[in-house]
Amino acid sequence: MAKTLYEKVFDAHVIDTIDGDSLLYIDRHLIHEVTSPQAFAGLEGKQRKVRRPDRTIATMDHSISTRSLALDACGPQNALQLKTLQQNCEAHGIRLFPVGHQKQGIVHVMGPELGLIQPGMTVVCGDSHTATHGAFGALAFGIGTSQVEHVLATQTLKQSKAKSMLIQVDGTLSQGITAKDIVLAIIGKIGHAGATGYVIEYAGSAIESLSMESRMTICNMSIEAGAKAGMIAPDQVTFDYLKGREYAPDSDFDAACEYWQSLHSDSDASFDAVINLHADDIQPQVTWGTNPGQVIGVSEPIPGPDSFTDTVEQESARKALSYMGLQAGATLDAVSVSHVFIGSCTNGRIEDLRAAASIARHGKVDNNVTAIVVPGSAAVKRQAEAEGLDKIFTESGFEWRLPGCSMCLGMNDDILGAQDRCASTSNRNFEGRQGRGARTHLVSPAMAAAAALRGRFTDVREFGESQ
Ligand SMILES: CC(C)[C@H](C(=O)O)[C@@H](O)C(=O)O
Ligand code: SF4
Repeated sequence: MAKTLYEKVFDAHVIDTIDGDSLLYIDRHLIHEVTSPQAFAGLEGKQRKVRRPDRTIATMDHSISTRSLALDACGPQNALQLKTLQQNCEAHGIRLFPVGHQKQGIVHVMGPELGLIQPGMTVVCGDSHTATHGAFGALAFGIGTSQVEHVLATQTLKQSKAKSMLIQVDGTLSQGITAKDIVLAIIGKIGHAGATGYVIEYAGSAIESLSMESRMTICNMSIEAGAKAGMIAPDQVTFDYLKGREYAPDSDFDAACEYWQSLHSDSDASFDAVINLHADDIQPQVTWGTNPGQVIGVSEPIPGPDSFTDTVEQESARKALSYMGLQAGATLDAVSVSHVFIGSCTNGRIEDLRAAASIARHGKVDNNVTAIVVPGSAAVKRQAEAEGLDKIFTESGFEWRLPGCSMCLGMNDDILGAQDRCASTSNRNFEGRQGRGARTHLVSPAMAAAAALRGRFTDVREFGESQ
């Protein structure tokens, strides 16, 4: 029977059926300090061990400072969380990349760059943006803390099969348009709950043309459309990325590639839903509201509640405009920003920093803007410094920070004040996400850098071909 990529990976991991659900074997379990403490406490309460410490990898990312390597730099609460992770990893023989370690990073940046994520794997983490890893043709999704405990104890997880959605993006991206713009345009089209109950497969010539970093940006935001996971079939781009990475297959790489090549949806496989987009039509995207589906092209007018037919959407637009302090009908290029955040598991990779630096080198950060660049991992930071990107940023007036989640959600001290307005390369623009009363606009790294220089939203294409 014809199968989708999702079905192939799912079916290959079923080890039992329980009450109509499947028990899946989990190949990789990533953990961080926020969602693991109760899971370990649960294990200890039941006197259970971690079944496969060798398949479990930990990093510190959410609660850490981006200015200091000290674990207590962001207060005793954060320090306790971080030390608890350290103790749990020591007690159970789990590899941990702590603050200051050369392999530390945001869990969804560090995992792929070490080659820990490979096509056909099942990958879980107590974190909703685990969908990122689907860029490798892995089935990767976020789980809750009780499920983290279950995976730690058994290396398995009970799952029912989701519906499948094919999102086909064909054509060629215009200059200056990035993966972030594609995924925001997708969410704009289907809505922030448009893929609820589905696993998305992204396909089409525009997706195939993307680097692994860009594919990760797309899959990362699947959850922002409500999807359980997002996947992209592995191809030569994937194999080239993996070759030579620390945890990738070594002498058996060719044999692995042979299997990986079978991981694509069969041509006659059927999907429960199919969505088509044309890459050529995609403009630089900026969110205007308080969910990622409330997004427009930078030169489009901000919609008013009346432009929606659905009454729930009308009300949501009304609330969003009020929270965001915006007028329907205005264009975002008239809106000034106070802050710019470049980083996160969506856009904190080397390619993102290169794109932002290519704009930053055109001038200075506006006097009314505070702009920070937070590499997604220690490896990204090293690479950026080797390329001199840090110098470009600091000379332009950006702050160059230590790797971590940072202002994406402000679990450390990188928090915005009420009514601060931030052009952010992260993935969530909910009320209060970056600080109580703060206003978040999601954009690509180049668009964020352009906003930093001009002090307001600007079409990045104004910077011309030189970027
Ligand atoms: C802290 C963690 C549980 C959370 C998530 O699951 O996504 C965080 O990473 C986020 O982005 O909001
Ligand atoms: S960078 Fe943001 S979205 Fe990603 S894991 Fe950290 S807090 Fe979550």
